[in-house]
Amino acid sequence: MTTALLTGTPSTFFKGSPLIQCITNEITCESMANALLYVNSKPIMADDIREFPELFKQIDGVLLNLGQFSVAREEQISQASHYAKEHGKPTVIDSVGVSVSPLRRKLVIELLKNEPEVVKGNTSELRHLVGLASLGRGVDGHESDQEKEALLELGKALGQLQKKYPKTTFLATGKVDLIVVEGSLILLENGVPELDQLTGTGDVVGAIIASLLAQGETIQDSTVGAVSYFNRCGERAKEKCEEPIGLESFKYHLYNELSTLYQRNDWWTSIKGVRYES
Ligand SMILES: Nc1ncnc2c1ncn2[C@@H]1O[C@H](COP(=O)(O)OP(=O)(O)OP(=O)(O)O)[C@@H](O)[C@H]1O
Ligand SMILES: Cc1ncsc1CCO
Ligand SMILES: [Mg+2]
Repeated sequence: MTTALLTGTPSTFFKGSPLIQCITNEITCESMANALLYVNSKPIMADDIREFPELFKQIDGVLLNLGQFSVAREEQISQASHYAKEHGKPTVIDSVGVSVSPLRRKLVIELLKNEPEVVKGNTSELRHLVGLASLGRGVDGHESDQEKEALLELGKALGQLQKKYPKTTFLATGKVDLIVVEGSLILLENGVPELDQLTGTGDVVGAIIASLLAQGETIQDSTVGAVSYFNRCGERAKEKCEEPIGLESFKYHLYNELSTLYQRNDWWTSIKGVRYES
């Protein structure tokens, strides 16, 4: 099954040391910077647009996260997307809180024109993005949006959106993660519910996707690889916790796993999922 999910050699994942420019939110910024360092990448969170002409020549990948929206942040994200396109730097857009106001959705639709490699969000966020009913609240997804029927409905709608933006892969995260890549649909099934109870888990997954893209992995391998790696870390962290699970202990083990699991040459053998051809 893993051969269908990953097209390249997972032993090369996380072996480069790419410089990742992240425009993100203050809530999870430090977790994201640490997570990138833990997987052998270099984070930079530089958001002054006056630096962009020089900076975008130096970086290897870009993560643009809408979590804390503002007039300034909107301009930073738009400019970063423009420079990423100009310099050919792989880009991930995280549509955090896209249902909060029409401003965020408008920006994501605008950014799609620059052909980012990946647009992600939780399942509720991506349902809102494509115009389906969504029960997400703030930046959090809702369980009902993750039920099988809702997920398949989302898969179809994202397939339609991809016809308009064929270069972009879409990732909706949740209990089951859904990826729409080159017209095909992938469902991933690793992870534990505790991942939904820590802030910034989706944000970190976005940054790890950017890191793998920046190391030259394909879009499919970067997306499947980042989600599955992170979720395997979650599974292993939970095994190390005593019941009842304290979320601070879980977080401690999760970030330890992030910094160590990739050094084992078999971490990918436990990836669970399926790919349906278009
Ligand atoms: N119930 C669950 N069971 C298994 N894995 C989960 C579950 N919920 C989330 N995950 C995993 O946790 C990670 C984050 O997904 P989630 O959908 O919670 O992101 P998010 O809402 O964008 O997070 P945040 O906004 O806090 O950054 C993904 O890798 C996802 O697969
Ligand atoms: C809680 C929160 N609010 C805006 S961004 C963020 C972190 C999760 O993305
Ligand atoms: Mg999110």
